Amino acid sequence: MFWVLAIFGVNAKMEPAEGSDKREERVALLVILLLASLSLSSLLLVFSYYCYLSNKVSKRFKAHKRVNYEDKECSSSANIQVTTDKGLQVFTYKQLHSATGGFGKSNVIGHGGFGLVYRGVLQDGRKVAVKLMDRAGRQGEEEFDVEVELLSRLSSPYLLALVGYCSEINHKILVYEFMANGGLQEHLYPISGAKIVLDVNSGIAQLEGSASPRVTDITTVKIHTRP
Ligand SMILES: Nc1ncnc2c1ncn2[C@@H]1O[C@H](COP(=O)(O)OP(=O)(O)OP(=O)(O)O)[C@@H](O)[C@H]1O
Repeated sequence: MFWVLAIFGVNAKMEPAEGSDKREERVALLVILLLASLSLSSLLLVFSYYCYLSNKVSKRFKAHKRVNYEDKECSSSANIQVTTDKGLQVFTYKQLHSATGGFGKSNVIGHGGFGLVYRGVLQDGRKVAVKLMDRAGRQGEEEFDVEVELLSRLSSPYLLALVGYCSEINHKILVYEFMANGGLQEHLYPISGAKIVLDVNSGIAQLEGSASPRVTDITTVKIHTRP
């Protein structure tokens, strides 16, 4: 606005005799300056809008890139194999979900004290039995930890190997090597009447004399036969 005042200021000091030509000149100058400032402001407006848009687009692009990256990370983590110092494989829930066909009913092979047992096939083609813990709370978690700890320490040809586990906040899962002929329970079924209770040592000692059956569960090595 300074230049407008300046023009009018100069104009006010002018003698009327200087004629209307000069006055017209100044009006024309004023109009030109007005138009110039208008176009400058519109240019500025367009430029700031352009900056705003490009900023928005680049933010969206960055967010999109991050989502893509996270997706890739997730899908690649589905193939990652983590192994503990005890040689157990640490699975994600996602990996076991896909190994058991989404824990589908058709893959249920048994139901024990721990929960449902599913047949599964790992990515490398190994057949496994997947025990999904259905006991919530601290007690269930402690049992889970004990089972993992014990089975990772014990190794015997008569013990079914614990392949690994999944220990996510809401998912406690044990993964055993698959026993094609079912559990020990099924092997002992023909023995009538008796209810055999074995502790870890005597159980393994007794089994060493027998042929193929193996203990699947070590927390309470109980072998029951049906009455
Ligand atoms: N590794 C395995 N391979 C094949 N089938 C299995 C395997 N583990 C368990 N099963 C099947 O799942 C059933 C239940 O097994 P699980 O070990 O959970 O039961 P359990 O030992 O009777 O129960 P608990 O957990 O109370 O000791 C078994 O009877 C068996 O048919």
